[in-house]
Amino acid sequence: MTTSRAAEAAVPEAGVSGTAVAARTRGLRKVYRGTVAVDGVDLEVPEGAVVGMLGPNGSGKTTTIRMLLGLVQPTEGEIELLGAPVPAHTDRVLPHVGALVEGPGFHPFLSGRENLLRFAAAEPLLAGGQLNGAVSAALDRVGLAGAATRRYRAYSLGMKQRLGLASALLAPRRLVVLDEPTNGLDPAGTQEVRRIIADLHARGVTVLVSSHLLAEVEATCTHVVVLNQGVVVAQGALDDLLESGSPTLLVSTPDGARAVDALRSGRIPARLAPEGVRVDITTTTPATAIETLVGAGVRVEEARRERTGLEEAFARLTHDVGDLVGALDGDEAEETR
Ligand SMILES: Nc1ncnc2c1ncn2[C@@H]1O[C@H](COP(=O)(O)OP(=O)(O)OP(=O)(O)O)[C@@H](O)[C@H]1O
Repeated sequence: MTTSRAAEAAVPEAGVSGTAVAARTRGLRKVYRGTVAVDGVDLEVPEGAVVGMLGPNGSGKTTTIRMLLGLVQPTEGEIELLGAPVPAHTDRVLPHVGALVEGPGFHPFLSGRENLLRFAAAEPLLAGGQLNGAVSAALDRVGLAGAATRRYRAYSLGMKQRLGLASALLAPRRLVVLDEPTNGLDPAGTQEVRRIIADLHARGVTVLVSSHLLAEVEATCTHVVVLNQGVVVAQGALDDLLESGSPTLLVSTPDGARAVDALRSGRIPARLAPEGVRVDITTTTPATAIETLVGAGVRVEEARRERTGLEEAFARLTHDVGDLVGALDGDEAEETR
C-alpha cells in the first residue's frame, strides 16, 4: 500500500490517527422542495467498523451518503470525515475516501480499463508511475481483469457495478462508502462484494455500506444504522441491535414442564415450546431465571438469549414509527449539486 507523503500530510493529524470515529454527522438535514429527505441525522461511523445502513425505500440512505461525500449540499447540519470538518477540508479528506454511488460517470465507448485509468489519473494519492498497477489491481480485486479491454457499454449491469466498485478501490482508502453495492449482481458477485468488504475490514479500513439485503448486512457488518423516514431509529453494534428486541431466554432442559412450573411460581413468565422453555426476561435477568430453575432442582442443559434476527429487528424499528417527517409547508429549493 503506497500513499504519497504530500497527500498524507494534507489530512489533519487528528483525522489520520487520533479519531475513533471515521464519519460523524450532527443534525444533518436535507429538504428537497417541500420533502424532508433527511431530518436531524446524528450518524457515527466508528473507525475500523463495517457499518450497514438499512432503511426502507425513500428513508434517506442515498441522500445521507451523498451529503457525506459532498455530492449533495445539506440544508442544515455538520459533517466530519476522518476527523476533519467538511466541506471545509473536502479536498484533503476525500482522496482517502473511496465511494461507490450511483452514476459514477463512466464513458460508454472506453474500455473498463481506460475508464479506470481516467479515474486513477485524478486520484491525488496515486503518482503517475502507479496508475497502471493500481488499475490492474483494482480490476483484479473485483473480478473484471478478463473483461478489462471490453467497452463499458458492452458490460452487463453487474459488470458496471463491479467497475464502480473498482473505482472506489483504486487508491488506498481509510473509509469506503458503498451505496447498494450488490445491486445488479448475481449470487457469485454478491459473494465477491462480501469478500471485498471482509478484506477491507481485515485491513482496518472503515466501511459504510447501504443495503436492502438484511442477510447481507447481518453477514458482513459489525454495526448498523437504521433509517426510517429520514430519521435514525437505531444505531450501534449489530449484536446489540439483535439482542435489543429479544427479551427471551431459551432454556434446554429434559424437565420442561417442571421448569415452567418453577419459573411461574417465581413469577417469571415462561412457556414450553418445541425448541425448549421460552422464558420472558423483560422483568428479570437470565441469572435469576437460571437460579430459580436450579433452585427447584431442574436440570439446565443450556440457556441462551434468543437472537431475533435482523429481519425482525428491522421490521420492529421501521413499523409504526409514525409520521415523523413529511411534506413541509415551506418552499425550500432543491439543492442537489
Ligand atoms: N434529487 C431529489 N429531488 C427531490 N427529492 C428527492 C431527491 N432525492 C431524493 N429525494 C426524496 O428524498 C427521500 C429520500 O430518498 P433517498 O433516495 O435518500 O432514500 P433511500 O433510502 O436511498 O431510498 P432507496 O432505498 O429507494 O434508494 C425520498 O422521499 C425521495 O423521493
